[in-house]
Amino acid sequence: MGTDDSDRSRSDSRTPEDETITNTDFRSESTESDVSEDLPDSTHPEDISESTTTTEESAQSIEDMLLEFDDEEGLIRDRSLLDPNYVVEEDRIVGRDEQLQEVTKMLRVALGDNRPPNLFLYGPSGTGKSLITKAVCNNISRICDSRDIQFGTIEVNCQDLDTLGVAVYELVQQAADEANVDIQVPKHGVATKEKWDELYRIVNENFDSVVFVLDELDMLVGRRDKQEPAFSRLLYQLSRAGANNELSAHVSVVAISNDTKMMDAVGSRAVSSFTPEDVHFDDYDANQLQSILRRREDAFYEDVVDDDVIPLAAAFAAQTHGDARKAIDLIRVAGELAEREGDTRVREEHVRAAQAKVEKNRVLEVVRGISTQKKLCLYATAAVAAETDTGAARSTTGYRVYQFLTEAIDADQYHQETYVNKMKELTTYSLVDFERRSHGPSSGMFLEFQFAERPDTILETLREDSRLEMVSEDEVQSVVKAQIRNQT
Ligand SMILES: Nc1ncnc2c1ncn2[C@@H]1O[C@H](COP(=O)(O)OP(=O)(O)OP(=O)(O)O)[C@@H](O)[C@H]1O
Repeated sequence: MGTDDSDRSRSDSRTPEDETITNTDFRSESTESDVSEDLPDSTHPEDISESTTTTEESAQSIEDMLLEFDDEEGLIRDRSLLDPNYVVEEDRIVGRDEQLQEVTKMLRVALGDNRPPNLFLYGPSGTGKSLITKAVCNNISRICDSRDIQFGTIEVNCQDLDTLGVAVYELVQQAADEANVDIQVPKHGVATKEKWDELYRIVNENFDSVVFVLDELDMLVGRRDKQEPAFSRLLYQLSRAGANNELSAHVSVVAISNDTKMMDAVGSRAVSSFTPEDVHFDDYDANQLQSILRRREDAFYEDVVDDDVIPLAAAFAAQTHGDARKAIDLIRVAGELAEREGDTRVREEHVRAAQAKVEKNRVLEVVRGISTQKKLCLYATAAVAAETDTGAARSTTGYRVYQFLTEAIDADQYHQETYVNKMKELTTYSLVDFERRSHGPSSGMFLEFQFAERPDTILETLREDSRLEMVSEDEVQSVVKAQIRNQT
């Protein structure tokens, strides 16, 4: 039986377990042969002058090419409108009136001499949580400027922060940037307490009111040997400092998460000091996504986007859970593909090509960093989801297919509980989600997994792993079908 790999990070793609059962891995788009073909062979002296001329020639032609592109108009006029981090003007925000109103009402307290409440914004990715927070904070900041109130927004994305100490230092950096001051503690080799003190110093010396925005907070798990997850300790410290006198400025903490159950994992002492107001963000439907895209159509030059481009991009993005980031990405990538092909218009075919590329990249990003055991669990579950009408896969059925796969490639086989845990861990990548279900009062519980991308794309990407490629697709499919028939 293999060891549990539950605390491997996304970037930690090589594990002993991987090494024993995987011999090739997912490849990036450029292959070794691409590179070697381009290398000049200059090992002989007589080759040198020739290779110099070649370099000069190619430098010349690069310059020509650059100037040529300079002359070309392209199709995209304003790339910032297609950048997911760009905070668009209010009139481009669609379908979030309720959330906009709620967040504004709660945070506007910062305009007076009071502490705004803490907030917990939750919902699937790309549903406007960060956008609404930033838009409201930008407006508050503008009004505060005119009233001579020192207001600051200190925002961190917790996705790539490993420990509490790293997170606190990131807050210090963001606070220093916002206040335009220097940091007085080193990044490494000091206790986390000193970093907290530095954060309090910067905030107290520079602001009357501060909103801390902790995006993707549930990703800040921290070290496994700690009883309480790092996000819980961060919430506790920040909200306690706000309520006590450690921070003289008025402090509000906005926690943002895709995980609706994140607050269940927050420890009791953090809950009692954090006590947020909840704001829920639900999925966008295809019509809302179309409206969002329509208001960004001027990112392109006038009349270069075919009529069916926006409805198709919206429909693709709505297929999963209505992610506006995905919809915007699709028209950006479609536009870039059209530009690269030298086309004069963005067409439906560009959106289809963009959809394939965006989906595959997202899946690749996730599967690159996971162990082979997780790949097997994911493959088995996606294979089941690909065959059901609802696109959902039961854990009980997925486990049987997992058993078949492990036998087929002669890999370690875990118990069902471990399979379920590995699948649950994969939910942190927003690729898969689950709900608890039961067949009826007298029968047992199972989890039902649902994918955020088409299961076929996941299977196709995973098959790039040589060990999974070895297993016949038809055989997997017939095992899956037989198991689905046995479900009821
Ligand atoms: N209602 C909306 N109107 C216009 N654009 C939107 C809307 N909602 C989201 N977007 C755009 O979609 C992209 C993703 O939005 P945002 O970053 O706010 O999502 P999020 O819910 O915070 O997602 P995540 O949880 O993945 O961080 C951004 O480019 C944002 O401008």
